[in-house]
Amino acid sequence: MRVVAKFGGTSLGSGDRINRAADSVAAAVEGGHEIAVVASAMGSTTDDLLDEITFETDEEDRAQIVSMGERTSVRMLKAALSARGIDATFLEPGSDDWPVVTDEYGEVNVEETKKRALEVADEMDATVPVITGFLAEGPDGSITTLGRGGSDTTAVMMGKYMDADEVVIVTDVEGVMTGDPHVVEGARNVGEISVDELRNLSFRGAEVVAPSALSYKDGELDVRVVHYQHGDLLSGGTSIEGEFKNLVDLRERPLACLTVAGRAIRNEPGIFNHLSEALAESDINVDAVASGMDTVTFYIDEEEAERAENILHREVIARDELSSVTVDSPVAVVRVTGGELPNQPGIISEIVNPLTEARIHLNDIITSATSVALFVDWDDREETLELTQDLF
Ligand SMILES: Nc1ncnc2c1ncn2[C@@H]1O[C@H](COP(=O)(O)OP(=O)(O)O)[C@@H](O)[C@H]1O
Ligand SMILES: N[C@@H](CC(=O)OP(=O)(O)O)C(=O)O
Repeated sequence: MRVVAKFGGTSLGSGDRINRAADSVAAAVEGGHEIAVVASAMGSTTDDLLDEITFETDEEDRAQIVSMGERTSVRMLKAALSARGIDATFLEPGSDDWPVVTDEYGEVNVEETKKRALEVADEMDATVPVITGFLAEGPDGSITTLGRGGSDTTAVMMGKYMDADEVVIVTDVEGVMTGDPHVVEGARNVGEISVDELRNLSFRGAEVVAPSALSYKDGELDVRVVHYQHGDLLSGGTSIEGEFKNLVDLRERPLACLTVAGRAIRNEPGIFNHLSEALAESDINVDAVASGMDTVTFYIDEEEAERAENILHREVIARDELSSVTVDSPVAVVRVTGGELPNQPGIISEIVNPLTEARIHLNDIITSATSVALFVDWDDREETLELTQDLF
């Protein structure tokens, strides 16, 4: 099996941990597997280096300074592997066979990186490449970075471009957990999670895998997260399932939009719960929810509109703080997911401007970390879909 193993800062935080990392790589090599290692900076080295830059620097000098974290790690790991009789070579920007290159805009040069990654992979039957994560080489030979948490990106990108069977992200937790185990009690390993779920979580703070890394996950490549204490790189942890997709999708059936208004309901605990519980008890599925200052809007299948209106009306009658319920239908929803939506200043206006120019009225827009849902009149659905598809 061909495997890319990424060791995060936490799993390289000390000499002892580097020994453990080297033991696990050596065991996999001795098991007959081709292993490429991607190493992050030891512990909090990147933060520490950045904190100490207390003077004016340009991007190039900054990248040179922070690169020392990863460049130290690969030397440590290479030496620890050599001490175990494993043939290993460290690669950093500037090395002859360095694989990750960026173009003049700082974007990964896919064609060149793929070519070089395959060249590195060709040597893996004889040597273990130990690659600096996070770093890239610009067109002029300068060092650039892939952004914070970028070692995960290096690892999944290398896995994809090296035609690896699996990428293993080694960190200080058992895998992707039900919550941050350093904060919540009783967190459990989720076992499996889809790329889309994990991208949403990681864009909203779960650092366990950097979100940009998941854009490189395709259906062929297995990605797993394991604890550094586990020892065996080839089993356990959490599997990340599925493939990263760009999708612009029109819901086939019309929705109804039910809005409940009330007085200062934003200050009233439990209102949302009462309303959604009433719908759930009658088996009505809520497709989306939006809230305004003193309104809650439920989007449900249009076929259920009359039933839902009566259910919500009973709640309005029963609760003083609620004033009235109203229905608007038929409504269409076009959803944009995946893509490079997050971290793109101006992306919402890029999506909305063509609709404004086409005089399409937006009933609602609901966003998450990795998706945008556009609610428009049913008659505007095809044009909304086409205008949105044109952007991606
Ligand atoms: N749902 C979650 N599951 C697992 N870890 C999580 C989750 N949410 C946040 N984390 C945090 O992610 C950390 C691992 O990410 P990070 O510190 O970047 O590791 P590494 O140094 O290995 O790259 C864990 O120590 C944990 O505190
Ligand atoms: N060392 C870099 C890249 C990285 O991915 O780190 P880690 O794998 O430790 O999160 C950073 O801190 O941003």
